[in-house]
Amino acid sequence: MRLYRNHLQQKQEEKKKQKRYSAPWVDIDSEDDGRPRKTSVKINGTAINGHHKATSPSHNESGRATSDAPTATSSKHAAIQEQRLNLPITKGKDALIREFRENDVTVLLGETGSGKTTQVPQYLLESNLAGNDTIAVTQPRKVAATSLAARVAAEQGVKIGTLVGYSVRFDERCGSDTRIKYMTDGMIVRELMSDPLLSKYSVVIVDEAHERSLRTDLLISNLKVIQRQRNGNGTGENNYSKAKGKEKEKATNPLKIIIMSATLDAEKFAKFFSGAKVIYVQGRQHPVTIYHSLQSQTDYVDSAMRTFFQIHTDQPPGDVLIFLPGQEDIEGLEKSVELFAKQLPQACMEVLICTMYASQAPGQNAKVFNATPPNTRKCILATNIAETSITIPGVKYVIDTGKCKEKRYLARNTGGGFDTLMTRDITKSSAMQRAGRAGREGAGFCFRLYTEDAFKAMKPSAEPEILRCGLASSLLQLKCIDQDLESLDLMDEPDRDSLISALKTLFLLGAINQKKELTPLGREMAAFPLEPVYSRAVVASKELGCTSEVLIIVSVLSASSKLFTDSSEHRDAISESRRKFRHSSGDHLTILNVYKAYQDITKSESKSGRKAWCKKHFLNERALLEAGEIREQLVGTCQRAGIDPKAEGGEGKEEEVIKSLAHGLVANTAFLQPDGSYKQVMGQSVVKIHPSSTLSERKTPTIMYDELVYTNQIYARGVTSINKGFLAGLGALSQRQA
Ligand SMILES: Nc1ncnc2c1ncn2[C@@H]1O[C@H](COP(=O)(O)OP(=O)(O)OP(=O)(O)O)[C@@H](O)[C@H]1O
Repeated sequence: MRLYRNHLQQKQEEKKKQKRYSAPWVDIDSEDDGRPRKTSVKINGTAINGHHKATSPSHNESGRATSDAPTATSSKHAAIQEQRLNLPITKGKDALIREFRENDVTVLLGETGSGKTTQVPQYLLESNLAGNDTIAVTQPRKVAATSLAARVAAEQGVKIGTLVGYSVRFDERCGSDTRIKYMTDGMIVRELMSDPLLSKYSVVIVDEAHERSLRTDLLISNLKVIQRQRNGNGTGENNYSKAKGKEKEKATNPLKIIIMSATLDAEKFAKFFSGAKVIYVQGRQHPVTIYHSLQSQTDYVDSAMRTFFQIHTDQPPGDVLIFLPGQEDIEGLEKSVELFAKQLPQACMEVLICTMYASQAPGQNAKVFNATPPNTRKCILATNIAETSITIPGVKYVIDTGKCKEKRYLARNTGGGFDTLMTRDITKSSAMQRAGRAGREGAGFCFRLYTEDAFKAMKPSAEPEILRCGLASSLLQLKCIDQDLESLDLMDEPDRDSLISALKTLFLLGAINQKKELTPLGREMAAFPLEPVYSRAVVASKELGCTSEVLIIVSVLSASSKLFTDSSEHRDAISESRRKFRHSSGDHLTILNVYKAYQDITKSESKSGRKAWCKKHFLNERALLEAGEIREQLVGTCQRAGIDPKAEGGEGKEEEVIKSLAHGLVANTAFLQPDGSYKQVMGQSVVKIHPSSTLSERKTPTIMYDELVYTNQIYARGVTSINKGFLAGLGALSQRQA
């Protein structure tokens, strides 16, 4: 018995007998004949036909040395160049360069896959529009920044980290000769602290601006002011009037800003930049045929599985990319696909499952870019981290569940406030971006597990992050460059409650004073690429002489994957194996014990031995490896900040480590109530200790925690027992009364 309906076959039959049957999928794109569409570049409503004869990028127009290019052009390199020449944007290259030359700010809209992200920086370089400076291309996500840098380096025929590089949190591959730098928006905002005029960049390209991440909004706001300052057409006072002397002299080179996306509200951006030029790149290299389901699908995971196997058994080779809201759904679907794939007839191709989500180690996410083995179909299960910018070679089919997880900050009545992560329907913009991941190397197909009416009813785009996320970390960074969220010229003003909550957190940490001014402690904290609560802990560990231990703990907590693996099937075994690492005070020192045990193992065991040890103890080795790398970086920051990273409390000094952490987590504390629940010291919420905590079965009078998570109720995660007297000394109790 078939487990799934043959949608594609039914659709073809329906085409033949149009009025007699209703197709399960509705085709909204009539160009499903596999022929490429015509291309033209439309500038302010006028279509400009491409007369450009593209040249090989290794021979640049500026005559700059291209010693990085390979001496003998390999066939792979030639194929890449051929591919470049066929991109829709190529025909408009000359027109685009002209527009970039003439305009300080350009808003560039072009269909997904038209070539914006990979080609525009190269055009700027080749036409010498960047002078001797660097071109920054910002991305909202790490995986996009690293994979795009790799692609463009390959197109230029150079090694990554030379002419083309990237910079993401805890990882950088750039050199003094880097001219095209793909970076996360967070990294460039951080650079404002050391270089308020971003003087080493002559062009900043803000890509995927439609996502309106908090950092993108902060960057855009800053770019507007910086440009006025650098291009000399500004009037009146601005935040950069304080950039004096050498800094100002250094930054005499003018700045060009390019805002790019396939799906943004161009008018809003153009208006923000006082009438910036808007350019449309029309055309898509390959068509994507879109199908909507006829009925709404309540169980989207099951529907995704059925659609996958339908494609797998009926359709020509080509990898499948499935968009799901989060890690849990990904793991659930992974198991189902694995199970059913085993039952397929032998004649079927193999199924290779790859997963992609933010909390998975970068190396693991990068595996999706590996070539698909022969006679195999890759089934890629991803969250929206694969939604924009990236090209996953081999993907021909996209399955879109129409769901995503959205972070939302609850500031009201919650003391320090907390982030919630809820599953919700995606927006039209996301749906279009998701479909755009197919059809990048050839004709593609997108199966939407929602009806056409549901698509039409979707909101055009997501609410900007500045209106729904915690602001403490960004606010601290802004304070370091004499800026404030309240006085910045922003595209959208942040929510008042979130702003107050962020100010309260920073005040409590000692990062700002009562006049909301940055304190020396705040400046010290901002040097660390960490959440303020953890940078405060590191700074506190200096006095308490236990920086080594604190660095380990905050590194593990800052890693993108979880240290402890969880599985309801093996709950007893997990609990048993973790017993030996458990520290009576709670989760933070338990983490330290695990890390130290792993360090001991690495001295005696081979790679496979270490892997087996982690498996036996239900630990995620990727998290430990990543934490090791983060720790290395933090050691460097400590040395620059005059903090001895090796200072070790050692045995009997565990209390000092807890105290250091409590300096940071002071707002994340709660008292035991008679009914066994906990009441926040700084807010009104009643919370429970998360079942994964080592303290879940013990009632301790006062706790501090890393975060609150909201599922069916509010849980405190990453919990440690803390002395109430010490808490009072930190001022948390007086704050409660204030
Ligand atoms: N890593 C890669 N491997 C193979 N082809 C690639 C790769 N990266 C890009 N390409 C090719 O270059 C084309 C253009 O990619 P690019 O990212 O520049 O488009 P874009 O217009 O920025 O798309 P989007 O709006 O989706 O980010 C892709 O459609 C694909 O054909």
